[in-house]
Order: sequence, then structure tokens, then C-alpha cells
Amino acid sequence: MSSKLHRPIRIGRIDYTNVWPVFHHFDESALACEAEIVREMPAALNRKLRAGEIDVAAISSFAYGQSSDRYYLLPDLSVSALGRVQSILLFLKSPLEKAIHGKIALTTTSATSVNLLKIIMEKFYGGKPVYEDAEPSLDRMLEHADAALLIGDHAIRASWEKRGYRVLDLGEVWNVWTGHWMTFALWAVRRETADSRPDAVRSIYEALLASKHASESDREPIIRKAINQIGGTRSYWEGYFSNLHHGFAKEQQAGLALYFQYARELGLMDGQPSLTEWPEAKAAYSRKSQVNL
Ligand SMILES: C=C(O[C@@H]1C=C(C(=O)O)C=C[C@H]1O)C(=O)O
Repeated sequence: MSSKLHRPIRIGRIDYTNVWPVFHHFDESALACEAEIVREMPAALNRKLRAGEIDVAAISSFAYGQSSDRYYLLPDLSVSALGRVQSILLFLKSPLEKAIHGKIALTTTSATSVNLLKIIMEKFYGGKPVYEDAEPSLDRMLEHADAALLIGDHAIRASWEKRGYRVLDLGEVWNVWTGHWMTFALWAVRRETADSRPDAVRSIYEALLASKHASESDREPIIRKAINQIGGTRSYWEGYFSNLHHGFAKEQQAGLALYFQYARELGLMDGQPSLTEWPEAKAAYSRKSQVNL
């Protein structure tokens, strides 16, 4: 059946710079299927994918773990870091010793990082703060809280304003305590879409991988775009994109498995998530590698 007879596939794109390497060269008009891009904050994409309002998306790794029985993983795609990530930041108005038993404002845009913060506060630092959800605005968050968690471009912009707050990079804290990678986002496809529209999903997956590979071999277009659209210096963005890793191999999987384990131990996540790769991905992946050779 021609793909023209199908409704467009809806693709969720996180509206933060951290996914640019995977989306920059991705052109939905060049796919073998009709597709629409839905740009949102991670928390909105988590909800929309779960509800079936979108078909395939970059979502919080925590959200993947919560609904892993409904999704397949698109292999070798993630937003990960080994140590400093620069965009998952806790801004401290009070000393850390006070904040771990005080009040912490949490951005409503995240799922992975709010739970990573809880793991850090409660399991690593032995604290028990009160958490409060808040829109991602540092000044307003800190009016009534000892510390505030921001992610993505909200965190990046806030980190450039010299306010004198102490700042913890949660990727770095995680790495210091565990020695592991941290994976913040994964690419997931709903199982019913993958099963009913494999050709469309293959076309999307191959285009995402091709974009990632193009960005890895030349970061220049993304760096220039970031300077123009967001500001900051060339050296900032060079550092930012070189700390981020968009593959998902054994090392990143081990870090995520430990994060899921801790999340379950603290009662933040039910059940045992499985990282089930889309069964058709291997064929798509090896065809792509051959094309690239
Ligand atoms: C590295 C980042 O990774 C992200 C963090 C997420 C989360 O905390 O749920 C989700 C997707 C990514 O945007 C970032 O936002 O800066």
C-alpha cells in the first residue's frame, strides 16, 4: 500500500540544542513517508508519545523506562554524557548542606533530571528535600526555594548570567559518584507504529542516523547556528557539543541501567524497564553503514 494513503507520521523533536546533532540534517520532506515535526519540551513529548499523539520521538530516558513495554528503542541514538553536561544544572541559593534538607524547585520540562536530582540528594547526599514543580525561570524559582533545577537551553542561558549562585552539574555529580555515563534522552517509537508502518519508521531512523553521522564529522554548522540563535561563544559551543554523545553503546547502557536501578530502589519508578531495540533496526542500520562506506 502506498504510504500516501497513510496519515503523516508525527515525529517529536526536543526543543533544546542538545538534540541538534541528530536533527540538524534531518529533512522530513525527504522521507519515504509523510511526516510532521512536533517541537516541544521533553516533558510534553513524554506525555504525547505515551498518549499516542505522536509516533516516534526523542524523550526523557526516565519516560522510556516507565513505558518501555509500549515502545521500541531506535538503537545507537541518545543524549548522553560522561561527566559534565553543562545543561543539567542545580543552582544553589543556599549552601548545599541546607538545600539537601530544604526546598528545591524543579523545572516542569524534565523527567530524567528531576529523578536524577532525587537520586543525588537522597541516595548520594543523604538528604530529604521538599520538591516543588515550577516553570523554568531561575529568579522566580529561587524566590521561595533553596535551589532550582534547570535543564536544556534554560540551564545554559541561566549559567551565563553571573548571579553568584553555586552551580552543580548533575552529569558530573553522577559520574563522580558512580564512574558511569548518564543518558538523559533516548529515541523511542511506539510499538504499534513500528509494527504497522515499518517502511516509514525505517526511513525516519536512517535519516536520523545519517544526520547524526554528518554532525559528528562536521560540527561547524551547528556551532554557527547556536552562536547565532542562542548566543554564547564559539569555545562554549565547541565544549558543549564535544561533551555530548549521541550514540547508545554498552557503556551508556550500563550507566542507564544503574540509574534505573537507583530510581526503582527509591520508589521513583515501578517495574523493570527493558531496553528492547526495534527488531527491524539491524537491517536498516547495516544498509546505512554500507551506503556510508
Ligand atoms: C542534556 C539534556 O538532556 C535532556 C534531559 C531530559 C530530562 O531531564 O528529562 C530530557 C531530554 C534532554 O533534553 C538537557 O536537557 O540539557
